[in-house]
Amino acid sequence: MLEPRPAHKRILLKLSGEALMGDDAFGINRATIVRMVEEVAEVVNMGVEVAVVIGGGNIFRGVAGGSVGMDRATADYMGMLATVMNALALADAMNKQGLTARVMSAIAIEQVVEPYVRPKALQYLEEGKVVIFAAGTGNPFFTTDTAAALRGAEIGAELVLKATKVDGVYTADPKKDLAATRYARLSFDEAIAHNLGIMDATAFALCRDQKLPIKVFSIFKHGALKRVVMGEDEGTLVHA
Ligand SMILES: Nc1ncnc2c1ncn2[C@@H]1O[C@H](COP(=O)(O)OP(=O)(O)OP(=O)(O)O)[C@@H](O)[C@H]1O
Ligand SMILES: O=c1ccn([C@@H]2O[C@H](COP(=O)(O)O)[C@@H](O)[C@H]2O)c(=O)[nH]1
Repeated sequence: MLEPRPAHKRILLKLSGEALMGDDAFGINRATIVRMVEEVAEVVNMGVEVAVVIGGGNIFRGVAGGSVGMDRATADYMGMLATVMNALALADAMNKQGLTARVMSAIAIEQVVEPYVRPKALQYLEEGKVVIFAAGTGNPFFTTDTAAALRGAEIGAELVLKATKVDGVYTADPKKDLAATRYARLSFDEAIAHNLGIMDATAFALCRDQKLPIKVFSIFKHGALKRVVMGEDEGTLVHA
């Protein structure tokens, strides 16, 4: 009997920075990052080309710095540097798991990681390496969700996968509103019109314009990433 094949050849996986904390209050929980990497390895080993954007919420968010009186742009650069730390930890865990990972940064820190160069990223993906895009878009006032939409469009990903702490998009934040219900699917226009806080409107708008669908699912649910990649019913689809 023929093995079922993945529904997607190339994907952009947005991994939650905050989820990296696991049960800790801050930083990177080793067991959590190892578990995440095991899930990623499963789909890479199926032949899927995987690019990753990692968030920084487990370390620093610019909006938090801004709220206590810091210059917002400076705080955002700190947030971008936080994503570089996460990217390094993720690449290390991936390499230990037998994958070959390359970190590419949107801001120049060449002694630490190589700069983002699109043709090079495409080459790595074709070679079966995992490319981790660090430092978001490289610009303050954006988020790593927007970086995921941007890089996803640039590399010709078929789908952006937002792997986060909740299992899909809800009518309201399910952590604040227990009566919120989960969408199986919704359009970008609906997500923007209802101001759904799961992703920022810039990311939704970019994906809508590029006709790049997004799947939102839980990073904590074992096997969920593989099910999304296989085209099975999992999480919420946001579409054009
Ligand atoms: N309508 C909604 N549906 C689902 N989750 C929502 C909604 N509105 C707000 N949220 C919240 O959005 C959170 C996920 O987005 P957020 O950008 O905070 O995290 P992340 O992308 O997982 O983390 P990081 O920024 O660290 O990478 C969820 O944990 C949830 O509480
Ligand atoms: O393009 C970008 C991406 C991120 N930032 C800053 O980094 C932090 C962490 O990213 P999250 O998406 O919140 O995980 C973010 O709060 C911004 O401060 C940025 O400035 N530009």
